[in-house]
Amino acid sequence: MARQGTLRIGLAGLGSIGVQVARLLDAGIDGLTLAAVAASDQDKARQRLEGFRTQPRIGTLDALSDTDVVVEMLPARAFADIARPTLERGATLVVASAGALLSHMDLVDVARRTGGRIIVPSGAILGLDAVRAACEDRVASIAIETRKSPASLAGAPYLAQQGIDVHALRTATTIFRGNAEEAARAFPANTNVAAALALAGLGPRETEIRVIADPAVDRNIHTITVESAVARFTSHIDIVPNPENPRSGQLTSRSIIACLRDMVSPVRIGT
Ligand SMILES: NC(=O)C1=CN([C@@H]2O[C@H](COP(=O)(O)OP(=O)(O)OC[C@H]3O[C@@H](n4cnc5c(N)ncnc54)[C@H](O)[C@@H]3O)[C@@H](O)[C@H]2O)C=CC1
Ligand SMILES: O=C([O-])CC(=O)C(=O)O
Repeated sequence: MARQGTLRIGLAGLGSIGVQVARLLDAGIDGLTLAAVAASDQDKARQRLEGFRTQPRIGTLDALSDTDVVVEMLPARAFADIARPTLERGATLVVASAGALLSHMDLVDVARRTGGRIIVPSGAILGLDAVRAACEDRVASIAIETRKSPASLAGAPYLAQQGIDVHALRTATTIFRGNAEEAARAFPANTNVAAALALAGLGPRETEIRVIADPAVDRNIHTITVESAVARFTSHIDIVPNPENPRSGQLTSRSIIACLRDMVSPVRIGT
């Protein structure tokens, strides 16, 4: 268990987000210890962690079983493999694959029963604090537009199902309109932002999303529009994609670190 005042952090996945989170933790944050890392290729993981000041345990998902907080940064299909055991033992789960959580909402009951916690950081989205505040009153609509380059959308199951070749597009094209629940199935690696927005606000079926493939952009761009009784607002963010995995942007690892910092900081800023 935790040494007094120190949370032992376990990382599930050492891909484009996981490796950044590992580096930022190893740089040193008072009260947080990088205790264990789960990777599918453990030799590669060892290479990636070479030169770290502290060497965490490296293994399969089981290696995370005595950590206080598990940060899930896996492909959506592997989400439940770490989410369920972590919550069953009453630990805290920080979720990157927010879209995958939408089809495992029974985990909320598991957390309630065991005293575990599910924390969804803002990730690649801007304005969840205001969305949550607005939802304390009447909200008429919440919508998100996600605009990405073909390289950042390639590989999504929906594209194959619909026979859409995003690399052949010459102009910005709306390739999907639906709600956050439908989007999570259609674009499991591209619409976690819509899922987080849905969980913060009106729920997956009432959160509208439009996905645009735009060959002219080199950022992952998300625009949220909220109409509510207490405020009308729009948030807009252009995120630099990760070179290793352009579907994911470079803000999410930093959002996870800010979220972990909140767990041990005496001061908390924002909703
Ligand atoms: N919440 C948000 O705003 C955002 C969420 N994401 C999501 O975060 C997740 C992680 O993203 P990336 O790091 O870019 O993905 P990635 O594909 O680069 O990394 C995932 C890693 O998990 C590893 N992995 C797969 N199965 C495993 C297992 N059973 N045990 C241990 N490791 C395993 C893979 O080998 C890979 O290294 C994805 O689901 C992505 O869609 C991405 C961007 C923003
Ligand atoms: O923009 C990003 O970094 C990733 C993204 O759209 C998502 O996962 O929803």
